[in-house]
Amino acid sequence: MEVKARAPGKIILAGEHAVVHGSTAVAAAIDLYTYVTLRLPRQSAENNDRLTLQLKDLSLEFSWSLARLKEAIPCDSSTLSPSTPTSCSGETLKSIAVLVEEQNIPEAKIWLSSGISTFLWLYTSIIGFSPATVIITTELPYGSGLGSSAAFCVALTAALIASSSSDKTRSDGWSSLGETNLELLNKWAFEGEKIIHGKPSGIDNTVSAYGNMIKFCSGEITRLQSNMPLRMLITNTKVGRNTKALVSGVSERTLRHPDAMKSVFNAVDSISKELAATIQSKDETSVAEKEESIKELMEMNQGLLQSMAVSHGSIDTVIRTTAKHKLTSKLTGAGGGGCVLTLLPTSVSGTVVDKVVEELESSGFQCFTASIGGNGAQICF
Ligand SMILES: Nc1ncnc2c1ncn2[C@@H]1O[C@H](COP(=O)(O)OP(=O)(O)O)[C@@H](O)[C@H]1O
Ligand SMILES: C[C@@](O)(CCOP(=O)(O)O)CC(=O)O
Ligand SMILES: [Mg+2]
Repeated sequence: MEVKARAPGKIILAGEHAVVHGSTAVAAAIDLYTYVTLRLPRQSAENNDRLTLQLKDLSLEFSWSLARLKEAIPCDSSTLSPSTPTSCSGETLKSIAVLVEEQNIPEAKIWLSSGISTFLWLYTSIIGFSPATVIITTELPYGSGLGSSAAFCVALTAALIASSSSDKTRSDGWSSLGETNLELLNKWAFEGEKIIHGKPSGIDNTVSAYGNMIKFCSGEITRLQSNMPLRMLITNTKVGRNTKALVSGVSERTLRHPDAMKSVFNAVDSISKELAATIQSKDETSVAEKEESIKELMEMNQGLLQSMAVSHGSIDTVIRTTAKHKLTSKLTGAGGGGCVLTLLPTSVSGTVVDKVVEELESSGFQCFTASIGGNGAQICF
């Protein structure tokens, strides 16, 4: 039996980091996906006593015997409950870390460890100790603010849930999951994100699972209907960073300066709410005026992200380069490098965009555009 699943990455238009502390944020799915193929062998097949994970883009393969997994991961089959997502305890995470270490991940790819731990946790929690080969490919850059961690958790969980569903009607193309399964999938993916992010807000897994554009605050989701064209240039600074470390840096600053940071988070909350209202507004305001307003909100949000100490010299370079052409940019995701968004107003000419891209790419950055607000998680049998 084979099932495929895919889940999109995202951009955060406003509110990253502050959303971890209860502020509102606005995010949208983008048309870059992580794909998971789950192959369950027949009982009689060879190799039906192993769990294998192939990361195709990186040409890496990890494999565990089921006996080794059962021995290391504390699990009582009577407590296996795929329909009630639970957190991975510190003790279980330690046992899983040993299983990951045994795979001797190349030093240059050691950042994958948390992803592989998450894989083992989600797999064994949702379908137990069954043999399988899981093949993963992605169109998203790893660790650059476009939510590769959430897309990975969502796509993997979608494939695992679909494989245990009773309805496996063969379909020609991608199909969405039903509401109940989406909710379950989102909860499991959040548990996975906890292993990678430490303290996630849940916005990344939610937008990856449901797609579209959403306003998100403390787990509450509002689907946004955009009433204006919204085009963003995405620039990957290629400066590597780790979301978990950046999120914990902001928490530490909050502990040191609780009152000041509360004001910062409140300001971000207002910015995200105003941004959501502007995007949705059906009043007489012209597109140019709305774009001007979004520009200012992005500028203010970037300033507040600076005050959380999550910007970076490479991000400043992108901001300065685009500002020369009267374009506004802000970091997206955890910052510290990673990706930057530049608003492309409808009035901006193709020649200006080409010039900006050329200048950014000559600084060693990589630019691309993506379609915003599309599909969430989908499966295919
Ligand atoms: N396709 C994948 N396969 C395995 N692990 C992945 C994959 N995508 C993401 N990850 C995990 O997520 C981490 C990156 O997540 P994070 O630091 O949150 O950045 P982002 O979510 O912005 O890409 C990687 O270091 C890896 O552990
Ligand atoms: C910084 C944060 O707001 C977004 C992180 O996104 P990413 O992992 O950098 O794509 C963290 C979170 O909301 O969990
Ligand atoms: Mg992430």
